[in-house]
Amino acid sequence: MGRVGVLLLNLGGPERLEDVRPFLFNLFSDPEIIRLPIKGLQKPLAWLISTLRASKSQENYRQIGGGSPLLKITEAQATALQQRLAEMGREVSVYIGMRYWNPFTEEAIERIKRDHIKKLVILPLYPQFSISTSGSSFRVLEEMWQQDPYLRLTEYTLIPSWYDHPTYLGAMADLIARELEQCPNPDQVHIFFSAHGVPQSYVEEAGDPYQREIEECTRAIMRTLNRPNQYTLAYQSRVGPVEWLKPYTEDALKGLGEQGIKNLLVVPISFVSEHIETLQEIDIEYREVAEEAGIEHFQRVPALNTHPMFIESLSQLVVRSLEEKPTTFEQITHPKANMKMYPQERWEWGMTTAAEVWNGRLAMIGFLAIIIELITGQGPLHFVGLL
Ligand SMILES: C=CC1=C(C)c2cc3[nH]c(cc4nc(cc5[nH]c(cc1n2)c(C)c5CCC(=O)O)C(CCC(=O)O)=C4C)c(C)c3C=C
Ligand SMILES: [Fe+2]
Repeated sequence: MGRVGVLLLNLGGPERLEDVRPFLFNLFSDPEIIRLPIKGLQKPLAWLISTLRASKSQENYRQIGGGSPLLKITEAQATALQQRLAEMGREVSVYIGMRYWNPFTEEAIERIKRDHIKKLVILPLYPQFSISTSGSSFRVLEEMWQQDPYLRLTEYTLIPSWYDHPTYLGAMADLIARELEQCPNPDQVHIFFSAHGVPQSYVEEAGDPYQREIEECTRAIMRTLNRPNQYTLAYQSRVGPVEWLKPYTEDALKGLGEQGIKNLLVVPISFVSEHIETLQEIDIEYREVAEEAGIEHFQRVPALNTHPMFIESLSQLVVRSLEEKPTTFEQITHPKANMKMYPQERWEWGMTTAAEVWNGRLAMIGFLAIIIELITGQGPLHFVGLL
């Protein structure tokens, strides 16, 4: 076997406030995040949504110190994994490929080619598979493999998901147990798994296995933890007008407050690193929701980051995949073309889903009208002297 590489895939995050808008543009340009029936409208819509969302998103990044810690943590994970593999007698180079920010997946592949890697293990840092995360990165790589004759000579294997790996489950159970041990009545603490949400259409129409893998993962962590605590699973970080997986974290917190739950331990389950959705959304926004709902003690389990047992699980996954028959791009769940992302909604007054759909549509019409006016030099803005 020639030189071996491991490519760690992640989403990427803006490191400075000025990165936020272009990062959002990259994210919303991805057809696995928003799919439009007309391909040519994808970039204008991405521009519009990223421009409208940028200030809200920047404010959230400001609250966590002005940028995402995702790259620094992913670099520490890559270093720890390379060291652990070396201790196991495997000389392997570990690379990082981010989907929407630096270092991009394309740059990682260039480095892999320069280093003459002959066998590559592709390992997403998402325990559960979703077409919006691992699936999107796999699609980019699949296109590169199809277009580049040099890459086609590189042997590769994919690790689509690893939510049921015993050492990963052990690391999650260890983090939870450590937090519980600090509580006066550990058995009375309600464990609250908060997974990143995805639109329901991903699961129901596109066949995304994400919800099933999240549910199985939650049950397996509870089995590994082997404690009598009650637990709940809910989905966070909804964006846009469509229905996402339910229950929403916010509603579930309110429901638990109504049931009289006083002690809550939140476990982020779709991420292995601290990032905006743990540091800002859970620690700041959902804490407030929980306190208003009457929950008195709101604690969160830290993300795995470089937990030794987690790094051990990644190294075991790499070694196993080098020994097994390779998994190829054809074997991965691909979304169906023209997946429905913005369904028709019944009209309701107020800040509702329907209102958001119509705001989006009207903004889109306005945006197209400005483009037409800029091209033709005629229209209402010229008439009133604004252009
Ligand atoms: C609009 C659709 C989105 C889907 C679907 C989605 C799925 C998804 N995302 C993660 C993990 C991360 N998301 C991050 C940032 C982020 N994600 C979306 C939107 C969707 N995510 C947005 C708009 C953003 C930007 C932040 C914001 O404006 O709210 C990040 C990076 C965080 C950071 O620290 O910078 C991660 C990681 C998962 C696991 C997932 C589906 C399973
Ligand atoms: Fe996200």
